[in-house]
Amino acid sequence: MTLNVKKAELHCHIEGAASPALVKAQARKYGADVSTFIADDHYVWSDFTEFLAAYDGAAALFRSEEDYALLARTYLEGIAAQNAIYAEIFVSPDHAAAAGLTAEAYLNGLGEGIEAARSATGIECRMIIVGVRHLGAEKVEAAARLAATRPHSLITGFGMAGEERFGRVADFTRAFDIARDAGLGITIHAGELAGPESVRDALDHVRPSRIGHGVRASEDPDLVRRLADEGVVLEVCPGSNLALNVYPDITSHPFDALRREGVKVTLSSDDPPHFHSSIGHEYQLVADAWGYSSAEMTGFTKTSIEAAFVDEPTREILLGQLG
Ligand SMILES: Nc1ncnc2[nH]cnc12
Ligand SMILES: [Zn+2]
Repeated sequence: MTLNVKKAELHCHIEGAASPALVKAQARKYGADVSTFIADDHYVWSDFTEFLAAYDGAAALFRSEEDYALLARTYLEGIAAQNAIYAEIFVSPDHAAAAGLTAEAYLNGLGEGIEAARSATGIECRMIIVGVRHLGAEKVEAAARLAATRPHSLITGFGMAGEERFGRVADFTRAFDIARDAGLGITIHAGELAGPESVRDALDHVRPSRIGHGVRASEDPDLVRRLADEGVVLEVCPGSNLALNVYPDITSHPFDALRREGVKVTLSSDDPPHFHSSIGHEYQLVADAWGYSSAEMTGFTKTSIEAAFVDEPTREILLGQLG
């Protein structure tokens, strides 16, 4: 049982954390129809493109500061009950804008939810602004410029999500330069659906300290060695990878092989209700597959906290909670 293991996740898209029940409640509030992407109490999609459409459909139903406060609070209190002590959420001002919400209202709402969850449970959370790759380099650069102004005190990182097979990483270098120059932590989705060349491009053009997923780097031994040598941390989301059919089952998943090669691996849920994942589920999944001890499981949490985009005093407090 891994319930007692203290946990942390570095990779969860806040719009992707909205449960079908919550989205249905939002749909009732705004008189909207969700039948194209929710049936009964589950999301309906059959490939990555349809998943992104379901994600966008859910996001469109969060339209006010209070909607986002409720979403952040619900997600964080849920994972605190699984013994999570820290989380980073990907926040997407482009999704807020598409729902008619200013970046200020969006981030303030999320910030209120984060503070409420912290008061109720003690969980710490920081926000990573993401640009959406398939919206193009100009939009991603605009997201980076916004992030660089530090529009909220809990914004500590910048990243890029969306369709990895769109464009070339080199097209987005300037966005990441802007964010890095502003002192933000850098992460990028790569090696989720696209192969090792996508991870290599990300390392060469973006110089991230962390990579979202990165699991397909496992197909290239030289690249695995490079990740280990450079200490790049992978935000591994095994349940997401299984749901999207990147691997047929957990025993085929490279999490343990990467760990044995010396790559720093961490565990996250990605978009929990879409992938039937959660931080608690991910810890249990890998523990069942590879028989890790509690100390090894706590080691994954330690790696997450060491790689977190958080101030040093808070990092020390979090590390102290691991005992
Ligand atoms: N798993 C994922 N990959 C890329 N972009 C995303 N946006 C939300 N979830 C995502
Ligand atoms: Zn992701």
